[in-house]
This record gives sequence, structure tokens and C-alpha cells, in this order.
Amino acid sequence: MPSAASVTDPGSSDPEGPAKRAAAETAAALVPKGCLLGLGTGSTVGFFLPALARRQLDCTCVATSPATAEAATALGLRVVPFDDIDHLDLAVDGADQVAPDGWLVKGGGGAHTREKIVAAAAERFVVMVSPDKLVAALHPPLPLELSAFGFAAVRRAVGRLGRVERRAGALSPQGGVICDLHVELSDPAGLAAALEAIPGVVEHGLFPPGLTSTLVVGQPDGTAQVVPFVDGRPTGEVWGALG
Ligand SMILES: O=C[C@H](O)[C@H](O)[C@H](O)COP(=O)(O)O
Repeated sequence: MPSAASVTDPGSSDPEGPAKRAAAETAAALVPKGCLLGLGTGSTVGFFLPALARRQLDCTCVATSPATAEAATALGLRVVPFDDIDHLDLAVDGADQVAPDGWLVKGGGGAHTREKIVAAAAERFVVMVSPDKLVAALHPPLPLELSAFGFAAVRRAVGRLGRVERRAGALSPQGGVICDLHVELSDPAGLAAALEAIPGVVEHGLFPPGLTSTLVVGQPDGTAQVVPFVDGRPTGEVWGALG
């Protein structure tokens, strides 16, 4: 079975590519020399990795997916097993949705379990997005990783919260089944607690406000805004254009 996660080719025809590149290049400029760095997964990370490699910062990296590990290693970045290091200074990743109250949805590529472990272990978590990822309110679907053992029972239990759709052929690197939950996301804290109470839910894609330190919003013109989070909330006005 294929792994769910990928780091897509930055040269692909993604219309958000220029904004993602701007966010990624600005985020790379925030990385300190010699740091212990967690690397996320996805197309924005695909822009971040070469920008990081060009800076020659001598960082030691932990990857959140085999695809990221492979891409980073090919660029000459040092990637080590997570258990070989005792802390992470920083983690840098993309996101699928960012709400003004600081909640994120991640896992569009099914990599959210490792991404959340790495983000939670890092002293700072920098999130890079194109403007389309800024939402007034989170919306479904919500990515899930469910246990392969007892999958039918776990799916039935999660199905009491909303419709569970299995992603065809998508397994996490640790063997979990990647699904999407079609459910109202107006109470992310309540939903996160409900999911975490179900045995066999390996991880869900709701990232709570306290995880993010800095949001970098790239624009198609190559500029980017760096938005610090204070007390779990973004301090900038980047949602203004949503109306
Ligand atoms: O599982 C995938 C990750 O959570 C990605 O970071 C997220 O889906 C954003 O991906 P992209 O940078 O491709 O928009």
C-alpha cells in the first residue's frame, strides 16, 4: 500500500505555488544556524526545503514523512531519526486551514500524526500558508488516522460523530488508515476531546492554538507577512480580506 504523505514537486502547476514559495522562503529566513529542526510534509514544505538548503545553516533535521526525509536528504540536509536527539528548537510545516482563533486543520496529505508529534516537541512551531488557507471558520472534512487493527469497530465509533470516508489506499508510515471525517467543526476543542476519547483514533488533524508560534502568509507577488501568535492567537490582520 502506498504511503499517504508526499512532498509534491515545487515546479508543479499549483496556482498557489508563488504564494507558497514566498511563505516558504520567508520561513527559511527565520531558521537559526545550527538548530535542531522538525520538517513538515506537503507542497509548501516542498518549497521550504530548497530554500533551507540554500542557506547552508548546518541544521540537524527530523522529517515527518518518508517523502520529506528523501527530499531533504537529496538536497544535502542532515536528517536523523527523531530518537537520536533530545529536543527540537523549531518545527516548520504547512497547513490546510488556519482560523482566526488559532486552530489549524492539517493532514491533507495524511501526515498529521507525525506532524503533530514533531510540532508538540518543538520549542517553536512556524506554519507557512498561502492566503487561501486562511478561513473565517474551520470547515470539513477533518483528516483522521485510525488504527488498522479493529478498523471497522473504530470507524463505527467515529461514525457516531459524522460520516467517515476512507481515503483509497492511504496508509500512514506507521500503518494507520487515513480517513476524512465529515462533521461540523464549529467546536474544535469539543470535537478533539470526543475523538481523543475513542480508542483506536490514532490522531486527528485539529491542531490547537497553543501549538503555533508564528504564521507566515505568502502572497503571489513574492512578499510574505510574519504573524506572531501570542497566548495561542495570531496578532496580525491577515484575515481582514476575508470580509
Ligand atoms: O498531511 C499533510 C500536511 O498536514 C500538510 O502540511 C498540509 O496538508 C498542507 O499541505 P500543502 O503545503 O501541500 O498545502
